[in-house]
Amino acid sequence: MPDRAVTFADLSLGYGHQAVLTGLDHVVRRGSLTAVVGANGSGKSTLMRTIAGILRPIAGRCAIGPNLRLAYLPQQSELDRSFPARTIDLVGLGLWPRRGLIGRHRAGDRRAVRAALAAVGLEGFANIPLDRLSGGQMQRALFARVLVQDADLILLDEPFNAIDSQTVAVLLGLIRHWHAEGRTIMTVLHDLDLAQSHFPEILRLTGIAEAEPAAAHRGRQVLRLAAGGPA
Ligand SMILES: Nc1ncnc2c1ncn2[C@@H]1O[C@H](COP(=O)(O)OP(=O)(O)OP(=O)(O)O)[C@@H](O)[C@H]1O
Repeated sequence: MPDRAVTFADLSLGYGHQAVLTGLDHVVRRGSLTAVVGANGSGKSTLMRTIAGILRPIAGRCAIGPNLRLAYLPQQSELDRSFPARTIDLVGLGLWPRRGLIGRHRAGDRRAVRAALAAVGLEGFANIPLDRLSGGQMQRALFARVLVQDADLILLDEPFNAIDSQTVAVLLGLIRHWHAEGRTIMTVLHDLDLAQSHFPEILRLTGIAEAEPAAAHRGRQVLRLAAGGPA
């Protein structure tokens, strides 16, 4: 179906045989902007890893629309910042799906990387080593990498965790820009106010521990789509 970015069909996901969520049926429309919310441990990151193809479903199907380029930004805590690289190298990695890891960058590529650094307010940071960036600067650099990836489907896991309000405003602006360009964006958030004021669609995950009795009785968890949008 051309209007489908992601389809969950009786999807169960988790680790090994240990299910975190079961029986999910849902369609994420192309061009939609969705916040994924839920309590700690409800399975938000696990859902992102499954959509990104890092985790295989335990059962059922998680299908990405045909020919969709995907960009996945995990939580910062999952990243190794001691890697000896400069900011510009990290952002340039966004080109690898098109150029390969050792492929030559063209003049246009270098311009795209510089433009992405400028778009996130990191103009003077190209040659700064990653381990010298603050948390907010690192998140800006990671968004610049997503910008360079030019993906159709963008998955962001808690992108505003421990980030200053000025950086949140810059990154939210980028998300709005991507949405206006027709890209599909799914963002894990724990800040419900932020989700309700900036995200037109909200997926609320109810983990196994807090499943509604009727749903639990049927052995299914609840994936609620709540109406959101600017208050
Ligand atoms: N690598 C792993 N192996 C086994 N179990 C895991 C693994 N990662 C997470 N879990 C478990 O899966 C469940 C869901 O975790 P997940 O990180 O997806 O939740 P979350 O909603 O993103 O939580 P938070 O809001 O705290 O980030 C939790 O019970 C967690 O302990």
